[in-house]
Amino acid sequence: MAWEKEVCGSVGLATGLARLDTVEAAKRGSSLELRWAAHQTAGHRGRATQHAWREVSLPEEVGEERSEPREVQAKCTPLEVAVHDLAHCERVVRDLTFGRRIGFYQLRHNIGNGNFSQVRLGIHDLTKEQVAVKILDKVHLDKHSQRLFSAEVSCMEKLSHPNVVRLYEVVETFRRLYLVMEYASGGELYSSISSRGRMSDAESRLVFSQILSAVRYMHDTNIVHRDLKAQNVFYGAGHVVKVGDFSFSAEVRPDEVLSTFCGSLPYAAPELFRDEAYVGSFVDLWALGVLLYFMVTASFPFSGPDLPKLRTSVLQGTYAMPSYVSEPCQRVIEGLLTLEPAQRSPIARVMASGWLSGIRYPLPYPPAPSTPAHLAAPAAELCARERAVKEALEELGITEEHLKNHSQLDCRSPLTGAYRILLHRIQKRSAAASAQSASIPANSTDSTALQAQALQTLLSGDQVFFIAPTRNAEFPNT
Ligand SMILES: Nc1ncnc2c1ncn2[C@@H]1O[C@H](COP(=O)(O)OP(=O)(O)OP(=O)(O)O)[C@@H](O)[C@H]1O
Repeated sequence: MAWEKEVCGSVGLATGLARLDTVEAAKRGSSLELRWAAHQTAGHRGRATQHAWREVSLPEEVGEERSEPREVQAKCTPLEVAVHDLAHCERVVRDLTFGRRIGFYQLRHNIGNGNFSQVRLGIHDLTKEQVAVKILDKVHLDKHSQRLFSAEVSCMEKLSHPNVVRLYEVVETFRRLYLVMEYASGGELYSSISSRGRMSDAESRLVFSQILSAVRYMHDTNIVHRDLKAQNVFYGAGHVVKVGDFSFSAEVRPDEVLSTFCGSLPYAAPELFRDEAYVGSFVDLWALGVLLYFMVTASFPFSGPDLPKLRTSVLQGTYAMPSYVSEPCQRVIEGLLTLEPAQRSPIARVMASGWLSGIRYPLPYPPAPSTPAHLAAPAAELCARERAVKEALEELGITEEHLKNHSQLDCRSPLTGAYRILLHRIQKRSAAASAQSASIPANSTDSTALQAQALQTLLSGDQVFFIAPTRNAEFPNT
């Protein structure tokens, strides 16, 4: 039965970890029988492992909740408890069976739906971190969508920035793919504008500067988003925003041309409507122009009752500009909504524009390996941040031995999931500490006050790190 296969995928993943801990994986004759095939076949690991868990006989009688005495449990690490529960705890086994859990993540309520996906709130067993879990049914994925999914994962993995949704782990079962990501709890920018109306000049400066910083970082990392829009910008804490949904993103060389039509019609650049090959970063610039226009007017610059009329409107490139939009902001929009792709204002120019003067831009987090493999080295060989992450992993029960013995430490490993969550926490904390000592610009615009407010929020956990505008004027490589 399909649900049996789902169970075996998820349980296999977690008990794969247990194997490393020399925990007896196959529990014959007890509550749950798992057949361990892949590990007897040399060279079959990772995804193959999950396929090897095909034979699952669900128990007639699943063990009692937490069969171990409390004092035994108390001595166990969070990892040992979680692994034990996956095989023995009635509630956990039921949750696996009925889709309320995947690997080390409890799945809670639905937080959104995409065309081919559902996004649910998840809780990570070991760290208790809240995460967003995007669930895709493989049945709906043709070859093209599979390629897009791979690109989404590989692009997200390369990005580590306070204004970009972070990818923690990928879990795969026979039927589904699960993308475990940072949870942005404040909802979409689109919903906020739809319900509250257009943003003030000050607030849009604060929000747009974070989006700019995120997109500049993506482009510097040779990644194009191709679906920038208000629905794909999420609020974290306070005024912090995160660019998410990398389902159309691609890794490109700087001037590489692309040909797949991607994105949403109101944000689509003229070259897309002309069906031409295009440069991804120029398409992103146009979308940023539409997005800023939407933020400050709560409407779209180009519209039409049907596709041909929208197309004509975009190809003409003319739009009405309400007089309440400040002139410096108007100039930024004009620079971005330029018909000729190569003539659009580069992000560096927008960041240095008069409209954004005084803004301190969030910095990407310092580069860090995307998997915990390097933490198997002795502590003396690690930097302070690496030691901190290693210690945090050890507190959860993930030891040097686990890291050494686990040959497949990619994004599909639960060890990598735990590592990325802890690394992200530590990055946020140290960025918060640095920002505490950084001064807020001394110019007295409204947005300075908003920045200060945002900064306060950030200091309580979700952090944005700003750079001085003087450095930004020359567009240094941050
Ligand atoms: N990291 C996240 N944190 C919080 N909510 C999220 C997160 N990612 C997605 N969501 C919510 O889930 C919804 C669905 O997201 P998803 O990326 O699957 O699809 P979509 O962008 O709406 O549609 P599409 O199928 O066109 O990509 C979003 O609109 C958003 O409300």
